[in-house]
Amino acid sequence: MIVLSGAIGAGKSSLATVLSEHLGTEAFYEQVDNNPVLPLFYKDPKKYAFLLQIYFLNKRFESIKKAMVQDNNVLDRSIYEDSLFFHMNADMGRATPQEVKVYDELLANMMQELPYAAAKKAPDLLVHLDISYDTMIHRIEKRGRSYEQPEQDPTLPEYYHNLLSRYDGWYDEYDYSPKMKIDGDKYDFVENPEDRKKVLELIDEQLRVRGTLD
Ligand SMILES: Nc1ncnc2c1ncn2[C@@H]1O[C@H](COP(=O)(O)OP(=O)(O)O)[C@@H](O)[C@H]1O
Ligand SMILES: Nc1nc2c(ncn2[C@H]2C[C@H](O)[C@@H](COP(=O)(O)O)O2)c(=O)[nH]1
Repeated sequence: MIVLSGAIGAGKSSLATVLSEHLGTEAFYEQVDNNPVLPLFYKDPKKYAFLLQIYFLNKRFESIKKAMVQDNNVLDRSIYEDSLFFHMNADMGRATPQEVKVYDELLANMMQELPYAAAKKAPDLLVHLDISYDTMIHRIEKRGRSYEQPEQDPTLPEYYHNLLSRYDGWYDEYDYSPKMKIDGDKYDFVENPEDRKKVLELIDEQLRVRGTLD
């Protein structure tokens, strides 16, 4: 299983589609437009941060179990990033220490089950999409989910800045599997065929080194 990571709007879902079509495998997408808790969270983060986290944890675990049955299936966000989101929200006072403890223990407990539930403990490769703040805002606007737009909520720019800065340290410390970084500002793999080809070549190269692509 290949797992994609990156901030909101980094291009994970888009790359999941492109990459799975290229490899002839299946893509597994995060529940967003049909996620009933996400708009509630953006409206009242303090009330819904914990519920949203449990929602994502449950859905993510379900996707991992399905995705891990075949080597190069693609998952559009890692379960480890959910924890980054939740800890950031907790540090902002949107979750209590007790909720953080329950979440951390539940996550650890569920991860211990992975080798039995999915025959593997970790992804074969993490592909991280690295983007700047300007790119992030541009893509969020381009996609147009109303509750993510900075003009809806003046606290969102700071939330997005914090998220991006946490991602830097998160990627450096990530050691659950082999990893690689793609410059998401540089490559437009959505609309530019040359860029798409280059990004796919970079990923193929890593998959060959890891032995999951001939
Ligand atoms: N590399 C890219 N170059 C240009 N546009 C992109 C790129 N990646 C994503 N986009 C566009 O940005 C928006 C967000 O992309 P999406 O794949 O939904 O991001 P994510 O799943 O990481 O939140 C979409 O409108 C998509 O078409
Ligand atoms: N509070 C949290 N929010 C999360 C988490 N995982 C995703 N999200 C939010 C961020 C976006 O608004 C939306 C979808 O993310 P994309 O990056 O796929 O656009 O969901 C989380 O764990 N906690």
